[in-house]
Amino acid sequence: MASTDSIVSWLAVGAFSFLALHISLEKIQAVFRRRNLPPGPPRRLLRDNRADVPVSHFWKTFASWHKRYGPVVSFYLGQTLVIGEDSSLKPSDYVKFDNTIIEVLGTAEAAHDLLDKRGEFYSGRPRQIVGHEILSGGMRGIGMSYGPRYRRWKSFMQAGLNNTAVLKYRPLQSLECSLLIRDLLNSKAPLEYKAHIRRFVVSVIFCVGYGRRVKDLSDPVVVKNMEIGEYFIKVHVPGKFLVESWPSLLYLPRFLQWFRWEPERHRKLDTELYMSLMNDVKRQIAENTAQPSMAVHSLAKQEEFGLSDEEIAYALSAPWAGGVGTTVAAIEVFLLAMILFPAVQKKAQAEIDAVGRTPGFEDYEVLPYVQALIKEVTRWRCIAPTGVPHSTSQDDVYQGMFIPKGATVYANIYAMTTDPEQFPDGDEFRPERFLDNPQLRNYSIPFGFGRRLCPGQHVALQTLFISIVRILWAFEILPGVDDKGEVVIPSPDSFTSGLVVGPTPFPCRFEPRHSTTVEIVHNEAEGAEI
Ligand code: HEM
Repeated sequence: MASTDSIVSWLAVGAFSFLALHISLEKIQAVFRRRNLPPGPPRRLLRDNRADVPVSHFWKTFASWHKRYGPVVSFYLGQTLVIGEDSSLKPSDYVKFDNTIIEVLGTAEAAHDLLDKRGEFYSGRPRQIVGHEILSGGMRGIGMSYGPRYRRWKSFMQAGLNNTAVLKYRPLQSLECSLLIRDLLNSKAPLEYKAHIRRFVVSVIFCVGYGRRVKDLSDPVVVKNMEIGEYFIKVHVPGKFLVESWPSLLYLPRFLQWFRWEPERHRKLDTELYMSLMNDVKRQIAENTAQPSMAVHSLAKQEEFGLSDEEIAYALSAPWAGGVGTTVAAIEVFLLAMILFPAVQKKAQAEIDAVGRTPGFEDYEVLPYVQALIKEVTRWRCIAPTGVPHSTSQDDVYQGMFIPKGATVYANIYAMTTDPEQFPDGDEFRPERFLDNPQLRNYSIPFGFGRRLCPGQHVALQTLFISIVRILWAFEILPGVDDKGEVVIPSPDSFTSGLVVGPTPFPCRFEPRHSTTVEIVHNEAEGAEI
């Protein structure tokens, strides 16, 4: 009996030693591998690189690191994302420090090599406990880690937003655009155009999601969605919630998890809104009055997608979350560029005038300069300068550099779209660069990479095309005046900061180009009224 005991003890000691050796070997290996991390700003003793990363416009700092250290740089930061959504936040406001490694990819080549070609393990998202798991019940695709649930969500998005599916949204986009042009024509105040552009985009996005047009921004559904968006941004402020730094707080009894209380209240309201919007469409389908939309399509194929009612309701909110701020910002970049580069404006207008009537989607093929101009809008001042960060699900080695599992990976879209080798004189707004270079035919850098590539890019490009072509057809886009009546030439570099950025407000004037414009615009708007 004694000898059996000692055998068991020896076995236990053996197993323990083996485990300890194994763990420490892994640790030692990890330390050695980490020595091969991509280069980056030196890490201070026992501290991360937080102080090296400015709170706003940090992609410009990343770009300066690329010049110094190369196309892939790495640095240390807490687990919490630093995305500068709240520009009042100072580095000292962050509470987190746990050595998360951030990789930044500064060339399109590195991004294609890793995010596209090795997408199988570069397609996760950094963990967001409050914003994704608690507030969204894990149901917003943009925050999902890469796995079966994400793939189901993505097939759903692609089915409603692929390049053929989006063709059915064109008639509504065109009608909405007629109203936009009428509203711009009637604008009185120098900044009024901003609200008209937003209403137009919101209505298009609601048509895509639910087949429902929006007459004005005071529509309660719009107001509620805006509130949801504002709260979503609020909970993603780095360092706001201790649980992001100390996930073990999730082991507390649920009623003691104070950080859940407010987001869970919001989640209940969000779910109610999303479900009611989806149920409206169900009713319209039953009454045979539903317009083409992602909702109609998805409800018809619910089983095929394998999504519950609640999952569909949340998925249908994705176009709003991903599509409104981005598209509005891109149209405003277009206006800014037209004010600052009037020769480009004239050249595009000459091409459009050759159509001989109000231009529409059917003229796309005969407007190559306008097509190039739209690409240049998305390049000249990209509106998602760091995209949405990815994360890795396994260790990797790239050109001798070690990229560990769990690293957060930013594609520095700003650095890529201003890369002087690919885009000489990047500050010049020059659509010709896309006409002259066949290699840029499939240019899609501003929409991200790999398996997380923006699913809304086709609908965004359609919205940009119809609005840009009609604005150029109807108006001379001119700088506006300030309160004293003096002309304001806007700065090409004054932009907001955040995950999505846009020009800071600048006054803009819309002068009808032809004597007939006013009448045509009013007639077309009359036929497009809701
Ligand atoms: C000019 C307009 C737009 C730009 C520049 C843009 C850009 C981007 C970028 C850079 C990403 C991150 C991709 C990545 O992780 O690599 C993204 C993701 C996303 N976008 Fe867009 N976007 C635009 C418009 C839209 C529109 C109109 C919609 C919806 C109709 C949309 C829906 C989404 C969604 C749902 C995601 C998350 C995808 C995922 O996590 O897999 N976007 N977008």
